[in-house]
Amino acid sequence: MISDDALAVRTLGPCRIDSPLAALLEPRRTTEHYVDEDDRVLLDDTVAMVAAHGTPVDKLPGFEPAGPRRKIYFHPSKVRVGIVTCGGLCPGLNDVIRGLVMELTLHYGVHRIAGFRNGYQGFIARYGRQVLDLTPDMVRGINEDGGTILGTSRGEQDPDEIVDCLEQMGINVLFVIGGDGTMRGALRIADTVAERGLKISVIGVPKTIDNDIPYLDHSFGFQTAFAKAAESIRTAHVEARSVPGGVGLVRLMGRHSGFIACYAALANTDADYVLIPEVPFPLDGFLNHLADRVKRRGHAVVVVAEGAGQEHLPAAPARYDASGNTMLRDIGLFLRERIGEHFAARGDEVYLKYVDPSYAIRSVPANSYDSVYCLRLAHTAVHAAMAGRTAMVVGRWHGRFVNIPIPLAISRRNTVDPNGDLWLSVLEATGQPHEWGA
Ligand SMILES: Nc1ncnc2c1ncn2[C@@H]1O[C@H](COP(=O)(O)OP(=O)(O)OP(=O)(O)O)[C@@H](O)[C@H]1O
Ligand SMILES: O=P(O)(O)OC[C@H]1O[C@](O)(CO)[C@@H](O)[C@@H]1O
Ligand SMILES: [Mg+2]
Repeated sequence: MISDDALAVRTLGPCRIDSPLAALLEPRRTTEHYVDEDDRVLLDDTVAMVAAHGTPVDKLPGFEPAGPRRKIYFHPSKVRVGIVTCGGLCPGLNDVIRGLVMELTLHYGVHRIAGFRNGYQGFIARYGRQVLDLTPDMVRGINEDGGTILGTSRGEQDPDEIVDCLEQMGINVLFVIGGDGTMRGALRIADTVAERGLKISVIGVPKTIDNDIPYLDHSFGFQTAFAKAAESIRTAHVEARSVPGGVGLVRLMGRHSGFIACYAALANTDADYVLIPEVPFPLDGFLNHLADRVKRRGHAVVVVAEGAGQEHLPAAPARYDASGNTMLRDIGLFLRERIGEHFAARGDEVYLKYVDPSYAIRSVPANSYDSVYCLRLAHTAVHAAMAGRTAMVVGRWHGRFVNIPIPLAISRRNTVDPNGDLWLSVLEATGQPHEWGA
């Protein structure tokens, strides 16, 4: 059960300034397509889940709705804003940067926007990263390119040094675009700001192609990434079905969550097996099943998420990246080897075609759907910041834009539920066993 405290968004203080967007809000009070600022977006959305709380409707847990407020905290002409992108690349980073700059400038009249280069390094003097002045001219058309015009980095930086930099530059609002690690860093920045008694709003826009941040319908960039990944599955399928004993093996990103593998596999239903970190599989059971299928049907396509089946790889000392994330060993190459050996031991013919799109699924520009989503998240983030919200991320939950406290957004990881309807769809579409034989 999530408490009201855990759902409460921190604020810097009362909103006393008339918002330049106030006039747009009046007709929206009564439509079902807009959630008023005094309302809440329910956390739960089934009758059984709601009933399980056993509380009156107005006591049900809910998120603060996102969107413009009638009164705001910051005076637009006095505000100086910072934007930073951290962690791995993700389609749509440039769309978010562009959306933030356009909304701040054109709708709130904020004209001082600093782009910090290469993630949290951008705040630390010894890296010598130049700060960019972001203007509408500067961000025009950047959404047509993948990556981020600000650059990114991994590796921890001292929150005190970051806040020193924010203070020295007179930054009042910091937009942080990144994954779970980035949001942990953002929370430390917001806490350091609070300890020093400063009034700096820290607002996150969560990005992850892995879709592993909870309390979001999905993260931006995810749809573009899995659409790109689906092309690799199509390639593997065309190759595999063209030769006798064809096996197409596709390795996809997804460290701890198999969403990319599941959605890419469902996009064209060419996959016969989807292996994800959340659903362990016995190696021999899988290899036997695969060999039997290829014998019976002539070919097969296997999609494996990078975090799947790590327990089958030979033991090796753990390795970590600069941010402390475990560096996984390559399950794709391992399976390629083992499939070859297994078929050979059975005397079965096999032509294995290995496809690893790797970074190609995340370095591309956002598709139109993600571009729209990024723009709307950017608008939402600006509204929250101008209303003095802090230590929160923006997201969409059950179709509604909401403000989510960072501690909640990093409290757990979003993973594919082996008992949920997504995995059921994968089982239905692939026909792979729900329980493997020995
Ligand atoms: N617990 C933490 N406290 C403070 N900063 C952190 C923490 N974890 C990560 N960071 C910082 O956040 C930045 C990005 O983290 P990380 O490399 O883990 O990527 P991420 O944001 O999780 O994105 P992704 O996982 O999608 O690549 C790095 O500078 C990292 O040092
Ligand atoms: O090589 P890098 O930049 O560390 O990123 C790899 C990781 O990034 C992710 O795409 C998450 O952003 C993971 O799926 C993957 O393991
Ligand atoms: Mg991460």
